[in-house]
Amino acid sequence: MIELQNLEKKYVNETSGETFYAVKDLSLVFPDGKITALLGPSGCGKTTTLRMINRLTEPTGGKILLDGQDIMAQRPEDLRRQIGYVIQQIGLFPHLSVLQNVATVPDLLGRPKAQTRERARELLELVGLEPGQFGGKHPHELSGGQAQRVGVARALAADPPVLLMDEPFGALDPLARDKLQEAFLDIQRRLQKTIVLVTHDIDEALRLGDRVALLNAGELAQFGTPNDLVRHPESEFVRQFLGEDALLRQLAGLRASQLAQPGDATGLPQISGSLNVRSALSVMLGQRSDALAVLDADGQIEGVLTWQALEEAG
Ligand SMILES: Nc1ncnc2c1ncn2[C@@H]1O[C@H](COP(=O)(O)OP(=O)(O)OP(=O)(O)O)[C@@H](O)[C@H]1O
Repeated sequence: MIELQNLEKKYVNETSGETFYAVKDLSLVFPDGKITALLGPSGCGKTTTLRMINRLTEPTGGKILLDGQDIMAQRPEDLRRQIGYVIQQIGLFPHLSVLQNVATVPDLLGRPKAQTRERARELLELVGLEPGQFGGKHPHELSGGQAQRVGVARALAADPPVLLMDEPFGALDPLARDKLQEAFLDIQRRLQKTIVLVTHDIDEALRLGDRVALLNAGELAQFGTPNDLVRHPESEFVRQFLGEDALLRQLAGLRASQLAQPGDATGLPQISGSLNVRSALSVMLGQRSDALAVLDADGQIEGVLTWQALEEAG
């Protein structure tokens, strides 16, 4: 668990000499095994907050606890070993192949080579890159989207419990973005990392975030589930930032697993939990069934999606 306690970062504006807060009095808990999206307009302090968690930026006030330990009491190198970091300009090593890039951190940590190579291949497959085709390529031979996929695989390769991601899907076109988000959710359902994801994209935050922390000018505007924010905005800022059609857009982006409930799934048509609600609805209509069995990433039944649950969500 990552806990921010009254976190603060002040800067001095070099021209005016005035002090301003990039982050102010920010208290938040990022729950274990969940994705928390840090959302907000440009300049609201998302990246600064993220970078304070792995000590790339030092706070001017407040505290950050990782599993109850003050991160300032840990050596930055030790801290960063537990924390994967994915940024948009991922900085792959240009002289190393894709496979070597993914294996860098486990290699540095002295993990057995054969095991690391095998895992690197698996991870490439997970992010949708065929290892045989891409493993031997060098970064300059990749498209921006492919390079980002390698970045995600590389961050996962060291198997850190915590992953910080700064606009990891930012440079992708909408289709590639949608696919990588889908793959990422599938991976996360298996790995259950504690993830902090910076994004300025509302739909991405609502789709990927188990929780969303919306920031406004360095301060927390609202923290809750996507549902909380969309249905119960606590201020005019939240309502306006999310937009009038937030509810409809959120529904379109919801995954079947988010609406599945415990129940008897015997004999029901089966769908993957990562399917979005709109597609689940067409399966229901196509199969003339008012309920579907929802499967998890391992193909096990995780619940039942009913027509009623869909109606209530809408
Ligand atoms: N090293 C720095 N020195 C001075 N000001 C800074 C520094 N880094 C960030 N800031 C300022 O702090 C504020 C928050 O910046 P930050 O990068 O955290 O915002 P953000 O929400 O991530 O924005 P974006 O979505 O545009 O990346 C901005 O006003 C920015 O100009």
